[in-house]
Amino acid sequence: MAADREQLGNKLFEFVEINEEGYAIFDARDHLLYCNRAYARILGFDAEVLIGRTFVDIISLCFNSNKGFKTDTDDLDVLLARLSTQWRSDYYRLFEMQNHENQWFLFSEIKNASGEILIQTKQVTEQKVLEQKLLESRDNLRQLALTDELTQVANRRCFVDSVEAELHRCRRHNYRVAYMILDLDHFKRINDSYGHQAGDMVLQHVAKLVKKLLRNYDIFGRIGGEEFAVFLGRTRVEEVLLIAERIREAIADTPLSYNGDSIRVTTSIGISLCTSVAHTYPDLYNQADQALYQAKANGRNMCQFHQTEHQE
Ligand SMILES: Nc1nc2c(ncn2[C@@H]2O[C@H](COP(=O)(O)OP(=O)(O)OP(=O)(O)O)[C@@H](O)[C@H]2O)c(=O)[nH]1
Repeated sequence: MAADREQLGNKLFEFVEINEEGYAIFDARDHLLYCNRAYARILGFDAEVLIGRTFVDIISLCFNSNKGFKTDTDDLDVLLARLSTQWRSDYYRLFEMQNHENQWFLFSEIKNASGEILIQTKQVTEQKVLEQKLLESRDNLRQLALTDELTQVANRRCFVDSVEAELHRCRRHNYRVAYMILDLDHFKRINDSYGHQAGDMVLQHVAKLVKKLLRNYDIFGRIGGEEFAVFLGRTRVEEVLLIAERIREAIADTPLSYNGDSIRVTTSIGISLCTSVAHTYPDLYNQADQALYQAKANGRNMCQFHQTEHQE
């Protein structure tokens, strides 16, 4: 029976030696007792170089020779401190690592009653690449669902969600907020005179112009056919007027070159400026829309505040 066990042990060892997956054993004082060739190869060294060294030694050797596993820190002490909280933290651990050859490995770490540790690795590069592709396509889909296809700015749904969230934040500080609706003037004439494709290009052109004039934290989106909207959190009347006027002027003064023609377009801007505490998204929209109606009635190509709110 004893002989059988020994034979079996030898057989097992032979298989471990030639296995493509890595095997390593650390003693209770963290010295590497044994590793097969596959394990050593994953770390970028020969087994003879690694056997006998401590866990910390091996990590340091790999780190200093830019071999072994990738890490997000360039400070060895930070890395060792981090690993010391994980290493031996449980009887059984599973984790994934990527080496400098861009191969991914699933590690299992098993601790026995004497404190010895067996490490096994399994190559999971293919699964990992697939997983990353899936995550990328999920992000792309999410992005597509939030972006207006024609102008590549936020679509209505994304815009409204972002404004609702920002409005909620502004309410906590009782900030004044501004909401503007930009509606292109006589846009139908552009489609009628130059064709729908030209109209599309004008919309793209306008979106680009407006985007350039806004700050990163302003919220901008296309909320309808030829209608865009801007939300400014924590703002003052002079600032809103300045931004709105800049947008109006930029659009009026920057024609689009199209097939040898120069297409000019203007925009009317309706503005709601009010306290975030007392107003909801529909309030802001309705006030800006009423102001827009006045701007159109008063001759277009102008910025118009919602009357009552301006005096608030
Ligand atoms: N090219 C193009 N045209 C669009 C798009 N969405 C809406 N439109 C057009 O925009 C025009 C809007 O026309 P109206 O609502 O009558 O307004 P307007 O001609 O801009 O006139 P005012 O707003 O009163 O100044 C319509 O002709 C729509 O077909 C789009 O994605 N592309």
